[in-house]
Amino acid sequence: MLLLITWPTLPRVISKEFIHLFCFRKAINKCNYRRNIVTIWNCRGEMPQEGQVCRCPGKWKNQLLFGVIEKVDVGRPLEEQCVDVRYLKPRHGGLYEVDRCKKRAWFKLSEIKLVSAKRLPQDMYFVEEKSILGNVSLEVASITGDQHMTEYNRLKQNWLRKLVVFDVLGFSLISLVSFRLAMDFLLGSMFGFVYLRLLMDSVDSLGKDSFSFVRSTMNSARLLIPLAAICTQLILTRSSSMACMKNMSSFSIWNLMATMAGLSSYRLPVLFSASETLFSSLQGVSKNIQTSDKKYLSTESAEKPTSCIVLSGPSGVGKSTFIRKLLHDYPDVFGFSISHTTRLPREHEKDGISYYFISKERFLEDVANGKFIEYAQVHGNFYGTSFDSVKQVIDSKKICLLDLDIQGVEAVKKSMLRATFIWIAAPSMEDLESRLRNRKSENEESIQRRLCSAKEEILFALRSGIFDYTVMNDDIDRAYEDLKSLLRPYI
Ligand SMILES: Nc1ncnc2c1ncn2[C@@H]1O[C@H](COP(=O)(O)OP(=O)(O)OP(=O)(O)O)[C@@H](O)[C@H]1O
Repeated sequence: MLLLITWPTLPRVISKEFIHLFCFRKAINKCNYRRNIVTIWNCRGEMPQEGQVCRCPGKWKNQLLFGVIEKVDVGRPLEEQCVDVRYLKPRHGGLYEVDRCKKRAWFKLSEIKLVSAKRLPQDMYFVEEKSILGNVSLEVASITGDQHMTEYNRLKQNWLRKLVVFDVLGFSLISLVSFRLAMDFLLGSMFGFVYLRLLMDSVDSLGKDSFSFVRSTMNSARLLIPLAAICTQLILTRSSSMACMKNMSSFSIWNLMATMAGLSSYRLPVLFSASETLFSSLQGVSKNIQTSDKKYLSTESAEKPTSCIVLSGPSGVGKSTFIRKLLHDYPDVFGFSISHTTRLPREHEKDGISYYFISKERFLEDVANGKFIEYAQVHGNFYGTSFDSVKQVIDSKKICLLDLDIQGVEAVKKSMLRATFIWIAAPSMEDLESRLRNRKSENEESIQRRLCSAKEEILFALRSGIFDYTVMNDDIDRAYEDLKSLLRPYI
């Protein structure tokens, strides 16, 4: 009966979960720039010299410090070449001094990145600002990647743990009715477990193997594992009936169903999480939706975990470009809340389409009347996202895309809105500057002001861990693909 009820939804849930796991893992791969950093650093290919300053990992995870190279050991194979580094501690304004309290450390060449620095008397160094900020966005990505990795591993362990509990429970319950059926269930659940491990291993191998290879393996496994379960069942039944000198009629449809139920039991943790979410949302406990486990485990929350997608990043990084593309490609899925601003319209901008352009007095009056979810003063102008315009988008059954600066992100985080926060990272400050210049929408003063804020914003994003995902916008098409793969559950 249970099988009959769940059967129509099972294939959907199975394929959905695979897709979620796949997208999730893909997102991890995309976000996990640690390997990329190593590659990028290696690609620059400079051979370190003694006395040069480099960035190197600190004692703690994700901690990056500056150090001065004391000894270079390159007389070995490439992957074993390493350097002896003495750490530098910051003084102020880009000034660093040799940290005598910290022990020296050996690093592989791939773990360090040479930075430009000027040596000053008394073991002091002046590290150029672009060395500090140039790769910050990559570091953000690396941290985000690690967070996803932890969540992914937790999801895997949770799933396997819950599966064992469900199987033991199922076995005990069925054995109350018939021990033979319980053994059939156990047989099926063993095959289910193998399938689940295969699913997880294949998702793990996505970084190495191609998607089509993984997909074909999984498709064949989906067919072969139930077949193998049925064959084993038949063989066991036959041998046991022969041993008992009985005929094959001892095998019934119930045995087969018990095996199939055992085989499908690997889905139970997911179904259980889905019902958990449903139950909690019925009770109005939707605040907990933010917890990472539910976000990835529950099909319910993965379907519509969010009513807003917040894109944030330094000015000129490409937020509006992505939003325009998403709105163009998925007009039925996403909507854009039109913000209010007190700045003057740019050449191509129209009132009520790009922004609601209002006066400063009117804006402040609306603020006083609590009409804004968030508002901020950026580069001397006020920008605000009104409750009404976001609600309009959500009411039209669309996910609201928001382009917010850091202050806006913090405000939305504090609000009741269920939002997913994505940081759009730029490859370097030079790229940001050239994009702002090429856009030809700002004067020199405004460009400088934006670049100045960008540095603070990047450092904030790096430290705060406020963002759920990071997308590196070095190549616009590839970055858009990355963004879409993050948003795949919704599109
Ligand atoms: N990967 C990229 N490579 C080169 N140019 C890009 C890339 N992504 C976006 N751009 C260009 O950079 C400029 C700035 O992009 P956009 O206006 O989308 O930035 P923004 O983050 O919305 O800026 P602001 O916050 O100031 O509105 C645009 O001219 C856009 O075409």
